Amino acid sequence: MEVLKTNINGCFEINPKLIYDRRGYFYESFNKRRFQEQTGIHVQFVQDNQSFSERGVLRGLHLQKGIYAQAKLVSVLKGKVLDVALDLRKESKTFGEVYSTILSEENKKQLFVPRGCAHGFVVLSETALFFYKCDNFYNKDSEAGVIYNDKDLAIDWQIAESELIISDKDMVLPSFKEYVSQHLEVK
Ligand SMILES: Cc1cn([C@H]2C[C@H](O)[C@@H](COP(=O)(O)OP(=O)(O)O[C@H]3O[C@H](C)C(=O)[C@H](O)[C@H]3O)O2)c(=O)[nH]c1=O
Repeated sequence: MEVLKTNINGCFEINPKLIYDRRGYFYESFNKRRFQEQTGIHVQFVQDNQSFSERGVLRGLHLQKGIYAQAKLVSVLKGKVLDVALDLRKESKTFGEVYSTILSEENKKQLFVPRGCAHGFVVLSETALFFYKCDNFYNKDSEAGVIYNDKDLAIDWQIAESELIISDKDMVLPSFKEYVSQHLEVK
């Protein structure tokens, strides 16, 4: 597999190696030893998630905080999404950096999102089946996030605002600045 660094420390794009034969193809979608060799990260995934969404559905930007912080290895089994990571680690040299990339059934690309980063995606195909591995369990009380259309981040979601389908919960997420003052500044 090919591992590419991004502008966010510890966030990697992964291009798995497909093995073709006359029947089709095979690839190891995750190999702990190879992942650690090529990223230097020892990860212990404990939960797999899948979500199915129609075009225009935007989920995020979410993270879990504190002891329930999650690193994620995200991928698309069917369809195409624009996937986004945001570094919310106050001590990180890449704090506030945004990385976005297309994940699709065709490109098989994966994104490793480290703990402390918010994550989200918008569906660009008719539908998308999203699959991701997490290294910590879901903990509803630890959930937090930043609103998708934060003015300072100015993320280009590559889709018309009129097409977006967003949960009520995500529509009231704080701005980046509000997140910082609510969660990262010493009171
Ligand atoms: C995340 C999660 C949710 N749920 C339940 C809670 C709700 O009853 C239902 C939908 O949850 P939610 O609206 O938070 O789902 P998403 O909007 O897809 O959330 C995810 O969206 C972005 C893209 C992420 O990276 C996170 O993993 C996650 O926050 O599933 C669970 O039972 N376990 C879980 O791990």
